[in-house]
Amino acid sequence: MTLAVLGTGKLGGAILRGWVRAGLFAPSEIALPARASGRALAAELGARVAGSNGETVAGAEILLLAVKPYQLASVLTEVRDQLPPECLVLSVAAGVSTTALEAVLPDRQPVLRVLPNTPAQIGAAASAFCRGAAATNDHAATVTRLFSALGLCIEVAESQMDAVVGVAASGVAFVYLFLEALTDGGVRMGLPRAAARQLAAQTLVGAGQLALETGLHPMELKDAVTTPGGTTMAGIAVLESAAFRGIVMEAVRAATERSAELGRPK
Ligand SMILES: NC(=O)C1=CN([C@@H]2O[C@H](COP(=O)(O)OP(=O)(O)OC[C@H]3O[C@@H](n4cnc5c(N)ncnc54)[C@H](O)[C@@H]3O)[C@@H](O)[C@H]2O)C=CC1
Ligand SMILES: O=C(O)[C@@H]1CCC=N1
Repeated sequence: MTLAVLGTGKLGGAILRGWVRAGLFAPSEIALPARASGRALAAELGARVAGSNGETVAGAEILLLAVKPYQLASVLTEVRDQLPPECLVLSVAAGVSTTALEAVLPDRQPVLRVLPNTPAQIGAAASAFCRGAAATNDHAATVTRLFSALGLCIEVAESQMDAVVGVAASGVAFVYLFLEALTDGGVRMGLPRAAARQLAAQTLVGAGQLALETGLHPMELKDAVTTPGGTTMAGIAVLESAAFRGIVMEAVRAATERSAELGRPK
């Protein structure tokens, strides 16, 4: 499959590195635009620098759009005449609906939205996608195959995509704040920084993996480490006195609402 990528920044780069690493696209099948970030990624991966955005999408079977939400309409307008009618358009922009994308594309262009997160580059993303009006089951199967190679990939209703941003796409940054805090807590209590960081990161990975693999409710997993009168409950009482869960839920709400805002016309 030939792939064109417009938007070769943090997320576009993470996805592309993940796909090349998983062997889904040979570097020779990937066309990137001749802008600084495109050239740098092409040099790193051995991909082709195509030239203008229009030249980049010409002949593509899949177009990955990873520019900022406010840039999407103008980039699509710029390339719509060179875009092959069968090309599957995948947008990862937060907030921008399939209807808004379809409005600037030729009729019946297959469009899907996907929201991955940056662990895509090591095959550990949490992604969700939804379909536009002309997307078929085959298109959905292609997206599932591409993004399952980068980690977990599920389909959701388009109305739920902003919440996916809150939980997973932005959520990954919330987890990094927690990781930093857990690490600093360890350093504060006398652990060397490198040891504290390794222990904290593996604790997050292990906790998530255990929840996924057992399917147990987080409270059951929490109860299994909570000895009556013990250490864990001493710490949980501190977190709860600062409404830890409430504040995390508010962060998810803020990110979800911001995603919806980004998609609204100015
Ligand atoms: N960073 C993340 O973790 C996530 C980002 N997203 C979405 O992914 C998209 C990209 O976000 P980031 O990678 O963080 O941004 P970024 O700023 O790192 O990348 C944007 C890229 O677009 C390129 N670009 C700008 N104007 C262009 C044009 N006219 N033609 C071609 N390329 C152009 C820039 O050179 C840059 O490389 C956004 O729409 C964001 O909502 C979605 C989920 C997670
Ligand atoms: O912060 C942002 O707007 C982008 C979208 C989701 C993650 N990063």
